[in-house]
Amino acid sequence: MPSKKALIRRPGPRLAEGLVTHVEREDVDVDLAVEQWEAYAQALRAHGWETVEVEPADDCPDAVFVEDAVVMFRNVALITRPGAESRRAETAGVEEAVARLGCSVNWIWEPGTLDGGDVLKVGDTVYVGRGGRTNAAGVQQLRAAFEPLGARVVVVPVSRVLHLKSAVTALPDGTVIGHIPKVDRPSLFPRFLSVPEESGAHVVLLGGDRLLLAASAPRTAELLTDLGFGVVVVDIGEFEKLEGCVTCLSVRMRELYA
Ligand SMILES: NC(=O)NCCC[C@H](N)C(=O)O
Repeated sequence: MPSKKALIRRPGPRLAEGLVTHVEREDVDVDLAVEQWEAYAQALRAHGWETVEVEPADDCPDAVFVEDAVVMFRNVALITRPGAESRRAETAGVEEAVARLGCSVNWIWEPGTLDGGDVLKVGDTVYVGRGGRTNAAGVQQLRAAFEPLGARVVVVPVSRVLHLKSAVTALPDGTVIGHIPKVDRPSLFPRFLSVPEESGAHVVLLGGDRLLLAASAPRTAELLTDLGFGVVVVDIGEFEKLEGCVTCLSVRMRELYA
């Protein structure tokens, strides 16, 4: 029986100072963000995921975006070296959490940089975005970590959004979805479906045909429902102001041995 654990990390009091790169800064309501985060975690639990909280990192405004600090492949946790220096202190707590869950641990080392948001797994294919946060050395180190485990690493340029997964994610059948104006090279993906909203490109696979999607993408929700998926909607508006999306608030772990 595969494990269904999801790492999450509670937003800290400095959330509103989180980085913004491709959007204008807007005020973030931290109390509302905490409510939204709790509802997000509840949605994971309601669909069979056991949530595991990483120790909060209250000095790190972006720590809630826990996906960026680690990439899982099978039982191996690759601790990242975030492209933004202000985010590097986030990884220590995540490393501790994955080690406690029984993962083998590997690391991205200087001069490599890699954010988990730049890594999209579709079966054994691991797409990695080379963009503002992930550099060539980071891509090489990801290959070295995961190819011996059976991954096929495919590198994809990212220039229009923060991370690869800000541009594209994948449906349960492996079809990659994205909002065309934000995708550098849709032709790199063997099956690609265009969605009508930028935030409609972000889905978390909950299991079976169920998907988690942001409330800011109602037209995409309609499209995916019409295609036969079970769409579960969460409002993550306060995190979207900081370029966060549904994927980046958790790390789903399906192949733990412990
Ligand atoms: N994987 C993600 O999409 N992470 C979002 C990170 C947002 C954060 N404000 C940052 O710029 O690093």
